[in-house]
Amino acid sequence: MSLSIQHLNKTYGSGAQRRQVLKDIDLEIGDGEFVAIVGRSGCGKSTLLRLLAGLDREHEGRLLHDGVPITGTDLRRGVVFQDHRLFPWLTVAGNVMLPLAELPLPAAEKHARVLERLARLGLADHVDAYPKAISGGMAQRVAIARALVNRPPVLLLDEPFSALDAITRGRLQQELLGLWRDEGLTVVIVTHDIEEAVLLAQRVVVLDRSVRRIQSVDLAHPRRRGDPAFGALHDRLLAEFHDDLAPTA
Ligand SMILES: Nc1ncnc2c1ncn2[C@@H]1O[C@H](COP(=O)(O)OP(=O)(O)OP(=O)(O)O)[C@@H](O)[C@H]1O
Repeated sequence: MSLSIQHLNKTYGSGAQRRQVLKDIDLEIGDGEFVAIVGRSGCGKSTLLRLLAGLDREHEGRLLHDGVPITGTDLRRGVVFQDHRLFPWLTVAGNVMLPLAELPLPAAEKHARVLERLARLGLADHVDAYPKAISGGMAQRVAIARALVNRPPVLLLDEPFSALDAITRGRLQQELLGLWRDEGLTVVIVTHDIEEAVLLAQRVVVLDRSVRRIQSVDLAHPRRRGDPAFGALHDRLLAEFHDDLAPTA
């Protein structure tokens, strides 16, 4: 297994403010798998992703990457957020170079890796641009290039495309699929968009504090929204959300 989540519980706050956000989560994610996590706002999606990334270390239960406990961030897990989080004072290349800063590699090798990643993401002509001079879609490409510059086996994404227009989002979704396929990545994407989840993932996990449903998506790529099988899966998952609106005991 690439990522293993065992009996995971997560609470925020203490005393009267104590609030359980994740409850008894068990999930195994295989090498090279593409998993989407969906759920209504506030159901704990981002919390789960931050724990997998090692950005938050306070939890009960076990979180393993290749059998080793996750105790902090790691260059073997690239992370992309909804906002690109680029440093405005660094160029595109400078931003993508950052994760390599501490690595004992010759400068020429680092530079070559950065250029290769930027070329892969269609940014070869924007290497020396500053973030304010590029579009939101390009900035998100840079964020993906940065997350993948060290060739991590795992890519974690939290609503990476939700701030983009529909056309740009569609392009980046296809590029993500291409990267997953070509590089054998294990991908975990958090999204509130069921259509995006069905379009991309092999398994869709519906989260509602605990795992409510795990839906396999056995449709070949390229998937088409107009395909009846696509629509049926989409509607089945959507029904879980409607149930979420009902008061829980
Ligand atoms: N640092 C924090 N301290 C206290 N509560 C928090 C913290 N971070 C998140 N929460 C709360 O935990 C719950 C889950 O938050 P989380 O961001 O994981 O949900 P989400 O499913 O990603 O939501 P959204 O889709 O709106 O981003 C929410 O009620 C949120 O207010």
